[in-house]
Amino acid sequence: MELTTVFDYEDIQLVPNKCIIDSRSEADTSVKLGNHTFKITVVPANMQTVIDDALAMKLAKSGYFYVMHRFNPETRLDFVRTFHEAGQIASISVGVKKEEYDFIDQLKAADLVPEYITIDIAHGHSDSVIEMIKYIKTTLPESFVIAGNVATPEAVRDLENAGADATKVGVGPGKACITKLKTGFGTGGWQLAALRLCGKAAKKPIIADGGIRYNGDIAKSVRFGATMVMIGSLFAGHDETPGDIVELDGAKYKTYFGSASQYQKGEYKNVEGKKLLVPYRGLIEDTLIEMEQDLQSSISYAGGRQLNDLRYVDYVVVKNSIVNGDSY
Ligand SMILES: NC(=O)C1=CN([C@@H]2O[C@H](COP(=O)(O)OP(=O)(O)OC[C@H]3O[C@@H](n4cnc5c(N)ncnc54)[C@H](OP(=O)(O)O)[C@@H]3O)[C@@H](O)[C@H]2O)C=CC1
Ligand SMILES: Nc1nc2c(ncn2[C@@H]2O[C@H](COP(=O)(O)O)[C@@H](O)[C@H]2O)c(=O)[nH]1
Repeated sequence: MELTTVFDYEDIQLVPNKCIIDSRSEADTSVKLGNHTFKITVVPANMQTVIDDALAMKLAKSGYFYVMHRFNPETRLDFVRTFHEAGQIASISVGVKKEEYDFIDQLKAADLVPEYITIDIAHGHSDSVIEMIKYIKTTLPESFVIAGNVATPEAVRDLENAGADATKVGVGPGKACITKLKTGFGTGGWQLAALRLCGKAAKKPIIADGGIRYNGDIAKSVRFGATMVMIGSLFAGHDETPGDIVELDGAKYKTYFGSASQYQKGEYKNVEGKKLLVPYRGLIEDTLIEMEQDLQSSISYAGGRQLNDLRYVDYVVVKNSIVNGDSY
């Protein structure tokens, strides 16, 4: 595949349509994924510096979608049980190694069926993911399977054909990501264009993953085909996200590291992620409310009433830069 014209979030602006509502509060930001409807089209990344059990419970109880990370594998069975006992949906992540198949078997044996299972590996267009999709859909057919991460329409089609209920698009656009620099591959710098291509091929929902720097990027993601938008760095700096507050020259920060960083892996092997400080942002609830309000404004500029109305707006390319500020 050869692509000639690409763009990213900062290169695009959406074109307003005549407003048809009297107040932004009339705009409906809710989104359906699988059998459940969530308040907004945003999900915190399934990373260890973004989400833990307590935040997952808070999000679930407040009507937000969440995906728990897979880096405390021994607690996942109890996690699902606890959430179901509390009357909440269970949304977990798995990898593709042998022990993950055993884990799926354990869920089945315990009659614990997570509502959502995300297969979370770097290069999701692979036989290992296709096999895991098929295994989960055979063993736990009621679970909604999100598979990723991928970068191409062909990958979206292959994972959908294997049985994935949704695919996650984004290889390398993340703030803590160095995949582009280490391997030369990915959607870093053209994530929005990749989303557009994948969105055209998809018959099932797409989750845009990585590269969101401003709230307006959420609306742009929806315009280009996303049902849900996964965000790491913008969520990592809150009171409820894991880790301590760090003070530096009078300013407050929290630590954010990549899931393929040496801090996550415990060794420097196949490292494709880095650690950085992100500004401390207070309560996550305030950020979620701001995102909802900004999305309501976006819907009003689209001349619509619902999230889906964003999909039909015109857009312009305001510059053509693929520099996205990545550095070691
Ligand atoms: N969205 C993104 O752009 C990226 C996200 N990540 C995140 O980092 C975490 C770790 O990811 P990952 O390393 O995949 O997970 P794992 O370390 O669990 O690897 C999963 C399996 O896939 C194999 N594998 C991984 N990458 C490749 C590859 N390029 N070619 C062939 N086999 C491969 C691994 O074997 P082996 O280790 O022996 O190769 C392992 O068996 C995940 O949470 C992932 O989402 C990482 C990079 C990019
Ligand atoms: N290439 C890598 N990508 C990673 C790593 N850890 C997580 N991620 C991806 O980033 C997004 C979050 O992006 P952000 O721009 O919102 O911060 C996350 O959901 C993963 O897909 C990593 O180590 N390397």
